[in-house]
Amino acid sequence: MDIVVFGAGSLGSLVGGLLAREHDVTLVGRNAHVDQIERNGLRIDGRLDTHVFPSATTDGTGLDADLAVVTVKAFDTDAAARTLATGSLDAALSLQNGMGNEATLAAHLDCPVLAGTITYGAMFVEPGHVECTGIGELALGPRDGGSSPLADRIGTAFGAADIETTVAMDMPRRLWRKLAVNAAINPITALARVENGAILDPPTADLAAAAARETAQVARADSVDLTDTEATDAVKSVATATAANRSSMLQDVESGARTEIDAISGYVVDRGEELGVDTPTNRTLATTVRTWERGLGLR
Ligand SMILES: NC(=O)C1=CN([C@@H]2O[C@H](COP(=O)(O)OP(=O)(O)OC[C@H]3O[C@@H](n4cnc5c(N)ncnc54)[C@H](OP(=O)(O)O)[C@@H]3O)[C@@H](O)[C@H]2O)C=CC1
Ligand SMILES: CC(C)(CO)C(=O)C(=O)O
Repeated sequence: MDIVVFGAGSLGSLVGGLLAREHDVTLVGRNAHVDQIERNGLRIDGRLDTHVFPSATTDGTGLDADLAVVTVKAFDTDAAARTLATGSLDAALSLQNGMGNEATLAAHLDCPVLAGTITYGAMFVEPGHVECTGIGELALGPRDGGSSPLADRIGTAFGAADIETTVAMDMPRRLWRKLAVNAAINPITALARVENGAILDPPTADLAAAAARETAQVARADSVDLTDTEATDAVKSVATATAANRSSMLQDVESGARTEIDAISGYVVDRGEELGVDTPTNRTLATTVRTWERGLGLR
C-alpha cells in the first residue's frame, strides 16, 4: 500500500515507521525530523526496535496515496485536511485523541474516512528517532460503525506490518469510551500536575468519575450505548494500567504547549449543549485549561 502519514511527530513516526516495514510510506513532518530521516532513516527503539527508510517531506500538498493516516494534534486537523485535499486519496484514517477529527476530515476530503483508536505509546527523542513507550492495540473501522471491505483491507495492511490491529464494528462506542477516559484523566492530571494514578484516590476519583459519567450521558444522548459504569470502569482500568504515566495534556502544560482540551472536555460540553445534556464538570475543566492557555497566548 502507498500510505501517507500526516503529522510525523511521536505517534505518526512510530506508526509510519512500523508501516514502512511492509508498505511504501511517506511521512509528512517538520524540517529537522524530515532532514534526518532523509539522511539516516528513522530509528525506533524502546519496546520495539527497528530502523527504516520511509520517504519524508515537509510539504503535504498534492500527495497521492491509497491511505492517509492522520496523526496531527486535534487543533491541527482542519489545516491537515485542507492540505490533504489538494492530493488524491482512496481513504483516510484518524488515530488522534478527542472527538470530531473524522468529521473535520470528511468535510474536506473526497474519500471515505475511517475512525481509529490506538493504545501504543510514543515519545519523540530527537530528530530521526522516536521511542515506543508501550505496545498496545490499534482499532479501526467505519466512523459510523458497522463493517466495510475498505476497513478490512486496511486492517489487513496494518496486520501485515505486525501492528496489533482489530477491525471493529463499534467505533462510535470505542471513540466515546476513549473520550470518557481522556475527559477524566487529561485535564485533572494537567491542572493538578500529577501522574495518571493520582486520579484513583479520593476525592480526585469523584471528580474524574463525574467527568466520565457526564461524557457517557452525552454519548447516550448521541445514540451511543455507553453506560456510566462502563465509562468509569474504563477510567479506573486505564489509570491503573498507566499509573506512572504523565498524560499527554500534563506534558503539554509542562512544556507550555497548546493542549487538545477543545477536542476532549470541550467536545463533551459542546455536544452536550446541542443534545440538552448539562456537563458542569467538563465545563469547569475545559474553562480552566483554556484560561491557562489564554494566559500564555496559546489561543
Ligand atoms: N504520543 C502518543 O503516545 C499518542 C498520541 N495520540 C494522539 O495522536 C495525536 C498526535 O500525538 P503526538 O504524536 O503525541 O503529537 P506530536 O505533536 O508529537 O505530533 C504531531 C506532529 O505533527 C506535526 N504537524 C502538524 N501540522 C503539520 C503540517 N501541516 N505539516 C507537517 N507536520 C505537521 C507537528 O509539528 P508542530 O508541533 O511543529 O506543529 C508534530 O510534529 C494526538 O491527537 C494524540 O492525542 C494517541 C495515542 C498515543
Ligand atoms: C490514556 C492516556 C490518559 C494515557 O496517558 C492518554 O491517552 C493521554 O495521555 O492522552
